[in-house]
Amino acid sequence: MSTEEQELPVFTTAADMRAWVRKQKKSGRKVALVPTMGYLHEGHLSLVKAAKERADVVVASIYVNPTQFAAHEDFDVYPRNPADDRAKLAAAGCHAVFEPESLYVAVPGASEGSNVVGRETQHPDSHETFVSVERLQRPLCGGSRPHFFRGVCTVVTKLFHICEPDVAVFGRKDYQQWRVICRLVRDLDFAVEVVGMPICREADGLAMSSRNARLSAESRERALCISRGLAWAEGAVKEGAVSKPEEVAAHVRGLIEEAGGKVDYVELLHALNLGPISDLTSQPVLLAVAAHFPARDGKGTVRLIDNTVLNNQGEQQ
Ligand SMILES: Nc1ncnc2c1ncn2[C@@H]1O[C@H](COP(=O)(O)OP(=O)(O)OP(=O)(O)O)[C@@H](O)[C@H]1O
Ligand SMILES: CC(C)(CO)[C@@H](O)C(=O)[O-]
Ligand code: BAL
Repeated sequence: MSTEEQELPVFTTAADMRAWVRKQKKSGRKVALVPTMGYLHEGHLSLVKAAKERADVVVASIYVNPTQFAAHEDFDVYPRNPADDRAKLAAAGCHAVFEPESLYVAVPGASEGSNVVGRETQHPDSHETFVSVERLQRPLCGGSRPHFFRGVCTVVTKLFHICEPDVAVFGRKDYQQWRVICRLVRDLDFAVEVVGMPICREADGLAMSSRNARLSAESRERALCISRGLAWAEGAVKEGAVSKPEEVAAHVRGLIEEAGGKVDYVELLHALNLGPISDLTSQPVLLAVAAHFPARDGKGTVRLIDNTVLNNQGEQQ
């Protein structure tokens, strides 16, 4: 057993994780789960802090889930540093880590990363059960990553079954994901309270993200156009300087393109139901952005997401 494991239990199988959680619950403890893909930063640790405020024990999961990546995406180069993650979680006062090697049935001869969308059912013993939130998963990230939310909902469902949390904490950087999971929990009657926490930013405004580590120094600087665009929109809407969603989207898109980013989407949607909107004042408005910037290692691009809620009337759920 390593030093970290003595201080912070690290479970690698569903059975061991579940047994630990059940023991906690039997002792009357409330359990919170913070699902992550690792390479932890202060944004993740803010979720652990929020979880500690809402439960007696906190489990963080670290798992780069292959089913939410398409074959052409960055599964293989996704940043990973489990030893550092465990040290950060221990320092943050987390109580256990769930770090499974795989959450899918092992198919003979197939690597974990090859168990991605479109390939699962090719082997008769493959994983073939998936969870989808039909409408909410369609816009934004669901448009450019059509496989994505099916993978997220499936793995979150598995994590909920294994960790049996009373509370699960997510970040609003992945705003649509938070909304989708709230709907999943409501529709499938999970006894889990879902909490969405605010976006943590670097001092210069860039939303913290594990993928930031893959940006070149120049891309890191250029990527500030995203948070600057969001801040511009917040100011412009507050002052009444813009009235149409299309105006806001066009301006933010222009800022990103000017900075050399490749826009995936800049969209304004109803912040609660992610439906279309025609004005900026009669409902809270989600302004969501996804854009690509060149990677540090010359290996393709890094896709960053960020968002803000305009005309926010304090409604979050
Ligand atoms: N800057 C942030 N502020 C608050 N929560 C965050 C932030 N970044 C990530 N999270 C939340 O942490 C949880 C785990 O996310 P994940 O491990 O994918 O990290 P990430 O930084 O979003 O990585 P990626 O670079 O893949 O977007 C999610 O609920 C996510 O919304
Ligand atoms: C929720 C999640 C851990 C599922 O793999 C992932 O999508 C993430 O890190 O946001
Ligand atoms: N939080 C990001 C998950 C993903 O991009 O796969």
